[in-house]
Amino acid sequence: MLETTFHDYTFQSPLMNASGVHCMSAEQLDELANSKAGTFVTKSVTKKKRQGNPEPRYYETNLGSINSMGLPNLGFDYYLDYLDKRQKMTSTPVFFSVASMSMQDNIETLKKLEDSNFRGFTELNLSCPNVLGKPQVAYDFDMTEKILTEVFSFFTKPLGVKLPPYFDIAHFDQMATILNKFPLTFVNSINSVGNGLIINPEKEQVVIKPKEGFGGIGGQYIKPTALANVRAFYVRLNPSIQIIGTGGITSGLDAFEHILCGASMLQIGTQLYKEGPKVFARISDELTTIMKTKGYTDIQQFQGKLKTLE
Ligand SMILES: O=C(O)c1[nH]c(=O)[nH]c(=O)c1I
Repeated sequence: MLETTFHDYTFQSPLMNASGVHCMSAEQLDELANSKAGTFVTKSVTKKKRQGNPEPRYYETNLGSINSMGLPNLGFDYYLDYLDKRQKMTSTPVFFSVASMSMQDNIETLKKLEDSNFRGFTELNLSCPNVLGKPQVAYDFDMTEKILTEVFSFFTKPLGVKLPPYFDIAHFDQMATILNKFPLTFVNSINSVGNGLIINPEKEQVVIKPKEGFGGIGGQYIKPTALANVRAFYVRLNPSIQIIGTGGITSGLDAFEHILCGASMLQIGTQLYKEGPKVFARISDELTTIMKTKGYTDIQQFQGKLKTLE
């Protein structure tokens, strides 16, 4: 019922975590692997372990979340070792998220991944909004094209990019033109909406410590922007480049909407943070019920089939 074919593999469910949520440690990744999620993605890794930004650096409201984690992670080798062990146990491919502190780090990490026996999907994060002094790479079109040219000069494993939200049709056009030049397996839209601000009016204060309270926004706040980005890239990209829909998925209905816009896989961040891994069973059940009510027996029957008003 919920099977989805992604590149050369058919996952039992399109649901997975969004990088950064419940995926820092081996224990957390094991919990995802033992949940109803179809697969998982690691926290974005850097060459060396990083502490990240000072706390509090994450805060929830009933409509979503704000975070300025600052790319904390246990370092590339930790995750490669974990995935090495896991690959010996199961054949379900997983996602390895690679962030960059610099172009050089990027290339070095990807070269190690290419030479390793990792056989899952690589998610190149071009959209971290919270590393001080670092602009989001994917808002620099020339830099994005430069990085992808370099990456695909040596990387042969299935790779996709994690993009920030765009808000201008011209930017969808420009970005899709660049992405269509490369043998990408997928595009993941969207990352958090960068540099929002959530305030505590009683205390007349911001709610997170880093960056004077500025951070990436997730949850219900961002679903309309996420759906637009999923749809915009779905209609512009070569059909060989599949879309992962991320942003604002809190229910089976939200999941249904992302698939209608063209998503093949669905990542859940804020709602997973709030609810824990049991969120995957709930959303799977809700999505299955919606499909049955509408007479669909599999995802492909309505995937990308969003209608416009004639
Ligand atoms: O602050 C983070 O660690 C972070 N936070 C986000 O919301 N998206 C990202 O890609 C990252 I690397």
